[in-house]
Amino acid sequence: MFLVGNPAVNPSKGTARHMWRADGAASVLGIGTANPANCVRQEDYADYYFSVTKSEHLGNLKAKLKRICHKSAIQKRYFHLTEELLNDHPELLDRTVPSLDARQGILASAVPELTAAAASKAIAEWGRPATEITHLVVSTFSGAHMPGADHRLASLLGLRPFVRRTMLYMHGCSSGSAALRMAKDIAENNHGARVLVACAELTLIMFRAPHGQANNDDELMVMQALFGDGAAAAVVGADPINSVENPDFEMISASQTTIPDTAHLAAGQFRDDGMLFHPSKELPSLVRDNIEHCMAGAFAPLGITAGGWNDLFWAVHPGGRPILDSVEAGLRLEPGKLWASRKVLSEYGNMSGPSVIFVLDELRRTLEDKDQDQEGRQEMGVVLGIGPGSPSRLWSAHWSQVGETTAWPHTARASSLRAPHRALYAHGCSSGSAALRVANDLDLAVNSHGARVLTVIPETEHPAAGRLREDGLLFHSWSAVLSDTEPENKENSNSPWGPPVSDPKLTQPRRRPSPACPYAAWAPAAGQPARPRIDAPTPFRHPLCRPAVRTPPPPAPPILSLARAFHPLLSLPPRRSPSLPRKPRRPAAAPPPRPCREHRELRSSTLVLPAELLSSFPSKSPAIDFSFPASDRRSAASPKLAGEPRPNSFSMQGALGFTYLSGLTRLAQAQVHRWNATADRRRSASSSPH
Ligand SMILES: CC(C)(COP(=O)(O)OP(=O)(O)OC[C@H]1O[C@@H](n2cnc3c(N)ncnc32)[C@H](O)[C@@H]1OP(=O)(O)O)[C@@H](O)C(=O)NCCC(=O)NCCSC(=O)/C=C/c1ccc(O)cc1
Repeated sequence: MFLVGNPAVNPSKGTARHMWRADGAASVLGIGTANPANCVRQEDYADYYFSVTKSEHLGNLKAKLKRICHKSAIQKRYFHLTEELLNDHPELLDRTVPSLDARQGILASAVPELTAAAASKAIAEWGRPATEITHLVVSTFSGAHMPGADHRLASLLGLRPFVRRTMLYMHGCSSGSAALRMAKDIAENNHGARVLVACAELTLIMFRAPHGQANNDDELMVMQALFGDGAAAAVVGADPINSVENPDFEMISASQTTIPDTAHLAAGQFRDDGMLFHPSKELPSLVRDNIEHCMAGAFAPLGITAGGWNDLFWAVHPGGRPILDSVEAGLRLEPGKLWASRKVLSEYGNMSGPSVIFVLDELRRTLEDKDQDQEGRQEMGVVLGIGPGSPSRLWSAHWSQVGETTAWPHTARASSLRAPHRALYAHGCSSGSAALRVANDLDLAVNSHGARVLTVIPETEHPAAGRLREDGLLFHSWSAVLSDTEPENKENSNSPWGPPVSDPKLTQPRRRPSPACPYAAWAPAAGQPARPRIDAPTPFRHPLCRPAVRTPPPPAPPILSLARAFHPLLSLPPRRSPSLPRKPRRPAAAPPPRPCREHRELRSSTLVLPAELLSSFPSKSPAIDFSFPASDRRSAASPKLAGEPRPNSFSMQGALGFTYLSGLTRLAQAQVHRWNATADRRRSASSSPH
């Protein structure tokens, strides 16, 4: 659900945002980690790998894997994959048949379950109930499902249905620090927010048997020797409650730096036999040659200059021994500065995103010990993620992320942000509203002076809608709901979302008549299953789709046009015709569509909420953004400043975006129904003659 306002008539935004922001910087309030049970010692790994892949005959390759394992500085690693699982899924080893489906099937439950194990530890340490988590940021490249691992995790942990979920996919080894960076922005921008960050990676997505030809298997041997399975979670929030919450690290500043023309150096891609990662031999030298420059740029606004690196503590992503050596050399760090990263690499291997949270977990124990000794305490430190560029095509192919830095002092506060990017996948039809919500939650325009947020939702960049399979995207039983057309029309379409809106088929009469109220189709009839099935093709119409026959276009504010251009399903006024003269301000409002009374809340709506309901909300509901109408602006903005009680009612205005593929939507919908019913009752009671 996302509310938009017209800045021409709702200029109170700045005051309201100021009220809703946290006072202090975000802190890490709890950390938890988890690994699968199957542990393999690195010295045994080559024997184990060639035995389970039935490749014992490849003696030279096995000798190479032994050499690489020996040089990896890894002692042991944990794996979800076991011999039994491989026996049950022989396709995982057979390179002649696709295996993505099998991998996806296992990961659909394994990833959220391992993540839940880590997250429940983080929540227990945080000390407050899971229901008080307001935001969830989950990051993984181990599988791509819709709903994603975040949805299942929320259910496993018993989070509230209104928790704001965001999935980060394909951030590779920098995903842990990227998720923390996002959590910091959310926590600082939303008063009282408590963000659960959860990352998990299982090497099952990239495990495969050797080809048998040494040249083809070089990269495979490095992957097999390097990566391990793990999950890590952290609770992040600002303004900790003294008696309950115990912050470990305060997050001062977050930034991201990309090195141009390096997209090929740490690239990964989904294939029909799982994820393939290309670890370039140039990566260590790239890190060594660029790390100081990246750090200097990120830390200059904080007054930390090159040469002071040894005064900081370091949590560097343990990407591999040469990577850590390169960071050490590039920054001229004293030996031992990266001990925590080296320890995590040794104990677990490279777990990609979760690794950096494991490193923080190690570091904080030592910092606590040193605090007790009152010796050698370093006030400020750096979390450094090193990872691949964003998936090509979503962002310019010429840019690759190499550094992701976060500073973690215990005291000072500052803010800097440099061109960070986030890739959200598998949010399905709600991706437009999700991306806009993220931009709103992060409110970079407020958090970072001069920042401008680019929200990009290109349809063709969705690798996962329903589930990413060997044969492409699979919409599950939701297809009928998602499409504005009959299912068979979709088959002729090049786009996973069905034919474009301009398709002449859409202007022709539908084969079956729509119900009188187009929104009625969405509400399940009595005795019907809640989710319509594709094999029972009721003529569903996406409630937020614009009608096929368009009304004459009224002018729309630029922000709406922009949002609408990015998300064709967003219910916004139709596009301005280029032939119409542009009016400078206060465009005439488009007449809203008239859904029947029962379903009116499914469209843009203004709901007046009674004071009793409002008093049961947190100061900012995780489900709803309130925008104040101009008439209420003063009364809404002033009470907090004056210490007076909240106003009696808010108006919610704007388009409602629904997370169709989440069962939670129905709960949200039911809640809106209840609010409406209560409001109706109250209105009719107050208007009835005494
Ligand atoms: C343990 C290694 C593999 C070897 O140690 P070394 O000190 O370099 O030793 P050598 O130079 O003697 O190399 C040993 C052998 O390994 C081979 N090798 C050495 N790097 C290579 C090489 N990148 N290729 C292919 N053969 C090689 C090398 O050719 C040599 O082969 P041989 O002469 O036959 O023994 C070491 O190089 C190492 O840890 N490398 C991995 C570093 C690395 O790229 N880490 C990833 C960091 S970034 C990250 O984590 C991103 C994750 C990600 C995840 C998912 C995604 O989708 C996207 C991204």
